[in-house]
Amino acid sequence: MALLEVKGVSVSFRRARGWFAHEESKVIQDLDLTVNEGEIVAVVGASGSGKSVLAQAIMGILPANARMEGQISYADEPLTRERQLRLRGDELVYIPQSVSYLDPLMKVGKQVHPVNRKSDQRRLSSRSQMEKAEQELAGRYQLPQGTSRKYPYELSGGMARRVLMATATSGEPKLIIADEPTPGIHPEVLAETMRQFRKLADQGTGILWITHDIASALTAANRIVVFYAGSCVETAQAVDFTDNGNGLRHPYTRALWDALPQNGFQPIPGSQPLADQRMEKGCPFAPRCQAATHACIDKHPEIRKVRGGEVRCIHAT
Ligand SMILES: Nc1ncnc2c1ncn2[C@@H]1O[C@H](COP(=O)(O)OP(=O)(O)OP(=O)(O)O)[C@@H](O)[C@H]1O
Ligand code: NI
Repeated sequence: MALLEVKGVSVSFRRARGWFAHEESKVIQDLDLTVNEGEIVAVVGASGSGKSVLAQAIMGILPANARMEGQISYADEPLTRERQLRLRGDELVYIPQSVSYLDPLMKVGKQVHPVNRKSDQRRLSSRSQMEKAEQELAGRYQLPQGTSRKYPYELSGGMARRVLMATATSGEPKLIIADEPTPGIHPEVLAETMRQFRKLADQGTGILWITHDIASALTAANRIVVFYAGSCVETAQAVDFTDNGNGLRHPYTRALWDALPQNGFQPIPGSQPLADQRMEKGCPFAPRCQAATHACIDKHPEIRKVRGGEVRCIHAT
């Protein structure tokens, strides 16, 4: 069953221009994405492609100058503001990209096991709550003894990130939106995080996992969604990323694959257009694409189903 369904979502930011005028830049354009029960969906793409903005749209925490169009549903019903508020931190868990989301004034252990999360946990005494958090942080996330009694400012960036991971995986989440949970994390802890994610997914949790790191995404994800300039250019199965990438559908996905060290590190020239430099029409990848033709410059390509995946390229077969 689809846990999360994003349909035709666009997000624009308004910015003042001069004294009286303002301009809008569209950072996500007409995005479709699904996360099913028990599935890990990785979202990969260059910096600025709109990954974190998508996470904020799902969680209902877009900044005030943002405007969203389209539909987001959770468990087959629209994810309204009221439902976002009710489910957040309970069924719907967010691991933010920035560790500054930890409450600076609350001891780490209390944040890992918030007392108000579930009714049975409400009965946990403050002491057993801290003991449980301590076990989890020291055991599962290999943090030094005593971490649960520390405040966030006493932790390094990598330690804080592990605490954030622990806050997400300690309850019984149904949907986790994890934004780049890996930088600054020790490889062993990354592997443990992946095991935790896989275990939760095997119990039915859906996970949307935003990352720069395709190689680690492939160790645990079922599907990979590739973002370019605010739209999804391809949805592929993890198995499509093998050998010379012939199973992949979009030239940008192939370029990402070829740029990995194990595939010879062959980056493509050029860079992704910024939100306010994007062309009104045509494929945003066309200026960097060796296979581009006149038709690619004329029209924004529709998303199409190709070989068990999805692609936004008129030439894909
Ligand atoms: N509050 C905001 N106001 C205006 N523009 C914003 C705001 N937040 C994000 N943007 C713009 O939206 C675009 C997408 O940003 P986003 O943070 O989603 O990128 P990302 O894919 O998560 O990048 P990264 O991999 O670096 O985290 C960027 O061009 C960014 O400048
Ligand atoms: Ni981001």
